[in-house]
Amino acid sequence: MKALVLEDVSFSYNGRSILKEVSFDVEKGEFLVILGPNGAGKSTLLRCILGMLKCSGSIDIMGRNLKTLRRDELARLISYVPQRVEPNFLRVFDFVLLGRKPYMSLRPSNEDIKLVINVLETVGIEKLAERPTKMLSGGELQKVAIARALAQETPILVLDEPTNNLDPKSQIEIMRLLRELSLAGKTVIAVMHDVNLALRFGERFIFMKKGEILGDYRKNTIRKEVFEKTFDAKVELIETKHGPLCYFL
Ligand SMILES: Nc1ncnc2c1ncn2[C@@H]1O[C@H](COP(=O)(O)OP(=O)(O)OP(=O)(O)O)[C@@H](O)[C@H]1O
Repeated sequence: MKALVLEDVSFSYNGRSILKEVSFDVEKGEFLVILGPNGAGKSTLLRCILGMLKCSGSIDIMGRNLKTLRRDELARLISYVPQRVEPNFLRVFDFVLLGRKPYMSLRPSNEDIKLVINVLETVGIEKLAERPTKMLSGGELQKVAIARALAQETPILVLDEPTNNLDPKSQIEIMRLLRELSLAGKTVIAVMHDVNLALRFGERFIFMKKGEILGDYRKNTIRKEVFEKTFDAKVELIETKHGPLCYFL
């Protein structure tokens, strides 16, 4: 069974076509990065996969058709880290605990509490546990959002620009974590703008432009032409021991 299957997914905003018959599938445990210029439709595609926008075509998630899934069922299959997370008065621990909502009755169980402690440690933010989310830096808040998604314990994790707001060391930590999660069997799908961070840690790359897929590559098959076509720029691709490095000229 595939983690995700999209067939002819199309979406329009007020008659303006944003996604045009997008089809691809994702294996379990894959680390897929979606690349493309501003306005290509990347976030819209994620929102369709998450059932937040009603598109035409079909989307299967872990073998179930999206249209047949109840909200709570979907929340146990797919978790989401949005581009921007609104901080609030909740302390980090309780904010992350919200990720357990699809499993909780009225109050959290000891298992829920243990899991949250674990997740905070995995993401390296256990020291922030008592801090209100309103009192965090952008990067800290991003890590908290990732922790909340991990607490949701879903087979698929979707992230919209997960390294935004993070300093270089935190960027590497998060990307390493995402890679480890995918190696452990979680399907990770991330929209990213930092091409080189994506190339270093991602495994498969889908290039999007004007609502269409221009290319779908594994790391070792990637060519500079697809970057040039996608981003309308001259590019030099350099092989390094960490994989290809892309210079925009
Ligand atoms: N609520 C909306 N109503 C109308 N048009 C929208 C809406 N949201 C997005 N769009 C348009 O849809 C197109 C695709 O937007 P989307 O956010 O999916 O692109 P993106 O590839 O994620 O871009 P970015 O890299 O800038 O985040 C854009 O032209 C955008 O202006």
